[in-house]
Amino acid sequence: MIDLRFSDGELERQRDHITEFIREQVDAAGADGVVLGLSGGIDSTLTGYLAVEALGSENVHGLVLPATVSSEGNMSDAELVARDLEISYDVIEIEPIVDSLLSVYPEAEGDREAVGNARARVRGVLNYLVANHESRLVLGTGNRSEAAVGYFTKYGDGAVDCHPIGNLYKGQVRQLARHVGVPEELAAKTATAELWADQTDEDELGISYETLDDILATHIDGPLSVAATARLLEVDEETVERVRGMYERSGHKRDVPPAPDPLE
Ligand SMILES: NC(=O)c1ccc[n+]([C@@H]2O[C@H](COP(=O)([O-])OP(=O)(O)OC[C@H]3O[C@@H](n4cnc5c(N)ncnc54)[C@H](O)[C@@H]3O)[C@@H](O)[C@H]2O)c1
Ligand SMILES: Nc1ncnc2c1ncn2[C@@H]1O[C@H](COP(=O)(O)O)[C@@H](O)[C@H]1O
Ligand SMILES: O=P(O)(O)OP(=O)(O)O
Repeated sequence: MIDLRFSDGELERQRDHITEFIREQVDAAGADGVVLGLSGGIDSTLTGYLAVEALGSENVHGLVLPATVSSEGNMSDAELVARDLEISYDVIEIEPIVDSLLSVYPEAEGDREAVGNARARVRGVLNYLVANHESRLVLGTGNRSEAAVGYFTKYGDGAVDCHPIGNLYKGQVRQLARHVGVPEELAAKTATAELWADQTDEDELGISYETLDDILATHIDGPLSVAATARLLEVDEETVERVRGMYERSGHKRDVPPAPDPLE
């Protein structure tokens, strides 16, 4: 394993860099603040903390959007974060909206992935409903590890105006969260997309974030070959190849959708 942790000085620089980024994005758009979805997880919690540092609590609007598969613990943590940050927030149940989609397209009923992704997309629609109405930007909460392997719903939680913590690997998200004062229970929480019951990121991805971060830093974002990465990290070459495969197959999620070149 390699040590991707920041020094204290680097943590402060990251904090300043990200809060400055949020202010610049809002100023450049002439927006009146930001909206973000709060799930009780560490990514949205850290993003909320940094947004309040950047803009002040009056300029941050949280949305807590429970589905039937959301755990009560996560939803109460999400509300706790909003209250601790003293931001305005709404709690909106999304399942009736998902049900109305299935009532017009019942063929997808029981399709765990399609319905799970529809939940993420319904949340995206609600984020933009509020953002349009209040002249705000939608803050994304995705990190560098999720983006690299496409572990997000295209046009769901991926439908945002900017990604303030998109430069941080998952382990670094936890480290910065602790540094800015996020309570330890949240900083140490198991990551879950909660698109269906009992889902966890590491189970679904089939790899720990520790190993994923190391492979991304060494091989995908770094210069080492598959074999050298496997030797350095003491993992199988197949594991490195699998991460490379997830990275390559998910390129379409990170790119602007293509169109044919104009004909001369
Ligand atoms: N951060 C999180 O914790 C989080 C949040 C939401 C979703 N997720 C996870 O993300 C995953 C989302 O599922 P998904 O990736 O199957 O669904 P998706 O809808 O995000 O992406 C699949 C869709 O992308 C398009 N597509 C596929 N291949 C393409 C290609 N080569 N070129 C262009 N378009 C292409 C198709 O429309 C396809 O239906 C799930 O594993 C889910 O659990 C994680
Ligand atoms: N229940 C939720 N309420 C509000 N926002 C949510 C909820 N679940 C997810 N989100 C948003 O989507 C991203 C990604 O979610 P994962 O839990 O990582 O799938 C999350 O950070 C929230 O902004
Ligand atoms: O995106 P979040 O806030 O739900 O965090 P996690 O993915 O760690 O659950």
